[in-house]
Amino acid sequence: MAGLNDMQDLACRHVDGPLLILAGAGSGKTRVITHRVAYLMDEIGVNPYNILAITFTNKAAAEMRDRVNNIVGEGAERVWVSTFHSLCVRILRRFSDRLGYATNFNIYDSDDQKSAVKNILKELKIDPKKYPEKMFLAEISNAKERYISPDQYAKMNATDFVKTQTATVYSEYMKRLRKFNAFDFDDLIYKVVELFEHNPDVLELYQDRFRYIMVDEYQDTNHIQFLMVKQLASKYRNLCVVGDDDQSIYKFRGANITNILNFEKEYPDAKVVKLEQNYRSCGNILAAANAVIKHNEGRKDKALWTDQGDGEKLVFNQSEDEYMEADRVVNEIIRLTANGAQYKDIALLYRTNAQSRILGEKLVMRGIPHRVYGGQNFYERKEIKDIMAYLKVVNNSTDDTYLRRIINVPKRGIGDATVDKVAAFAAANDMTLMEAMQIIEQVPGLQRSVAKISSFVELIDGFRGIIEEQEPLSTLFDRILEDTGYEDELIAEHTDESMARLENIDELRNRVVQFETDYEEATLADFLEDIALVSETDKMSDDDNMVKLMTIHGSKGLEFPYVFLCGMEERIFPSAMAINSDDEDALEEERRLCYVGITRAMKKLYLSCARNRMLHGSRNCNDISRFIKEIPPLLFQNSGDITRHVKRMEERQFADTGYTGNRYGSSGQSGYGKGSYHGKSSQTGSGYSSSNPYSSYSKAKKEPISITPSTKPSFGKEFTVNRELVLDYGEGDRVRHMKFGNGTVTQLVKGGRDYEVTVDFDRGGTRKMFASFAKLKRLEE
Ligand SMILES: Nc1ncnc2c1ncn2[C@@H]1O[C@H](COP(=O)(O)OP(=O)(O)OP(=O)(O)O)[C@@H](O)[C@H]1O
Ligand SMILES: [Mg+2]
Repeated sequence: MAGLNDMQDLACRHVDGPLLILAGAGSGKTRVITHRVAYLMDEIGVNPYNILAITFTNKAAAEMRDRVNNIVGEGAERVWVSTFHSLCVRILRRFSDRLGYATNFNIYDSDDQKSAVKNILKELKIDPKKYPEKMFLAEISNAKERYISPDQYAKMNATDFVKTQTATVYSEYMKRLRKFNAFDFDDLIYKVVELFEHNPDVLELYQDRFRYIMVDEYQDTNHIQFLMVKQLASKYRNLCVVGDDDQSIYKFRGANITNILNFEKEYPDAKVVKLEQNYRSCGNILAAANAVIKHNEGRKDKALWTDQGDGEKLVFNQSEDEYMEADRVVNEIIRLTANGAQYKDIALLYRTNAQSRILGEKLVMRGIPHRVYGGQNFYERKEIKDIMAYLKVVNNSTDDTYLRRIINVPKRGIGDATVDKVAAFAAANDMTLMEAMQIIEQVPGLQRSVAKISSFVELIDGFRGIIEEQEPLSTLFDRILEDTGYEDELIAEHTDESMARLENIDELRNRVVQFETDYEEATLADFLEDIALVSETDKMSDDDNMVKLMTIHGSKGLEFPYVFLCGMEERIFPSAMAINSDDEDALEEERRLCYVGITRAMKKLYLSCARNRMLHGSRNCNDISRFIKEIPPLLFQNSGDITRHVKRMEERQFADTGYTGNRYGSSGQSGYGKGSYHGKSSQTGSGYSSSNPYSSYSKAKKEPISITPSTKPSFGKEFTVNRELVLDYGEGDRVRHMKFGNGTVTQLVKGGRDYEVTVDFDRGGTRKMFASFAKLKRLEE
């Protein structure tokens, strides 16, 4: 029991009866679970076979098993450490026949689920354009999480039209899955609860097996998981749950914080242990976490302390845009590692997966080994691959793979059998698939598909026309999204997942727009090549000493010496959706997420944001995140900066309301075009917002604030003239751009193939471009 404090020790030694460990981040909850497993085995003589430890993710399960192995060695492999889902699969593999399923059942992934519902909608003659499959699936999943059967669902929703329809779909869906001997993800737990409910002998078998049950991250369990744990524990009541109400961050997935808050009601004899000493983070980081979470109402008050000393102060940086933010982060990583830090000690955390794109690219450019966790590599995501496949087909249609990928995406009634027939014809006549499609009337045996294929060919020809007329790439991009119906389909779905896909597509669009800005004569082929290079180098060796990139959600339970929380801006974090939500808890959930993010850091925490950022295809100025403002300025290394930033933003907000005679200018575009796409997405009600509460940042930049030497932007320090080779200008020089007019070079960075030059234009806007494309002329002023 070495290495535990008194409270932790007490919790470990509690053997019989319910136990709740309610404690803040980094206080050793997970450590208590692992030590308790060891204690039960080594000291009490419990058979490891009788111990069950449930974790939230497979990664956490693997880590816990490692930790237990380290403590007890022999026998630890017989402890059942698993997630809810894998536990349930094992139970069902043994007993699903009791539910009328064979034990060799299949598990449906979301694509399988979707096609099942699609078929049902067809049979029921429900129009999926009006009522998308995903809407039904989301509702069905919700019902299952609450352990509501199709029959109950129908009874509960007899008056609402859409819901009665959903009830029918739900019922048909379950019949279908049973016919095909399949479970979906939610079923795995639902069906085990059902199994236990109707088969007391099976339940008792598992109760006897799992005499000691431990659940980590209990605050993020949902109702059905609660029910299952309750069933399993009801005989011996040796249930130990650990969690932190301040870290409940999965409400959108049905997690029910009341599971932890009501534990004492459910088990009145429960022993409750609170842990308040934090062993993870230094004092300054902890103080920041405490200060932020304090702003949430309706929480159990607890404050963490540490005896580690204050440690290093926090660092906050506001950069001009997201590229500069990423540059700064990368520069700091280089500095840290030059001073002895390992890459694996560093984590970059962000609110949404889309933010990983620029950070990842900058790391690639500077040759820093890293891995993006959670979600796929940006360019491996389905929606990104789909849109890229369209672009590739428009660019060059000889590769059948991409054509096959999109020919029926979104669905346009061209099935595999048809494509195979055309492909056979093409092969026999030594043509590409596209060539055969262009003479589709000559392909035998297609009947009604002929018309469908012709209109698809027309669609692609239309896109080619855009390129031939030398319209901007972003126009082509938008037309693809619109004319194919790809975007509309996602908007109609209106699920968390489809919104995330839209966000990713938006992020790809940002990339297109930026590319256009950087390379005036950008062609589609150039763009495709550029992306191919990034995604190739992205797939690097499997060395573990890598910088880790993940969402804050994905970082739950983990810890890293150096943490960068990126994109700390209003409407990014907290998200626009939370800010605009009617649900008061939405903002509090964001704040809990921020608390999770801050408390991942052990030694040093960096917080950063961008003054303006490309979002949904247009540049917007976002205020510094409210969470930054909730952290006392004294905790920052650069506290002067913080106070100044906050004051400035408040002044500007004030100025915008018109009270101070509009010192900073009142309106205006920041010099970046606003796409129509932007306005359109906001109609989905997804919380995208096009309004920019602040005046043009470029005007605001001219405000007469005095900058002391220590707070000068980095490029201001050394306006060194960097003249090399073809460049006849350097940092600090005045230049002229054909399209954007006159400006000042603020930064010149040597990239892989070119120089990246940043220019502050007089008309407003800072642009980054590649020197060879920008064709800047030096002005003799
Ligand atoms: N008594 C202790 N002495 C020394 N180190 C400890 C002690 N208790 C915990 N730690 C260390 O503190 C860190 C945080 O512990 P742990 O991950 O168990 O916390 P947690 O409460 O589960 O955190 P989270 O809420 O983030 O899941 C770990 O590195 C752990 O090894
Ligand atoms: Mg933990």
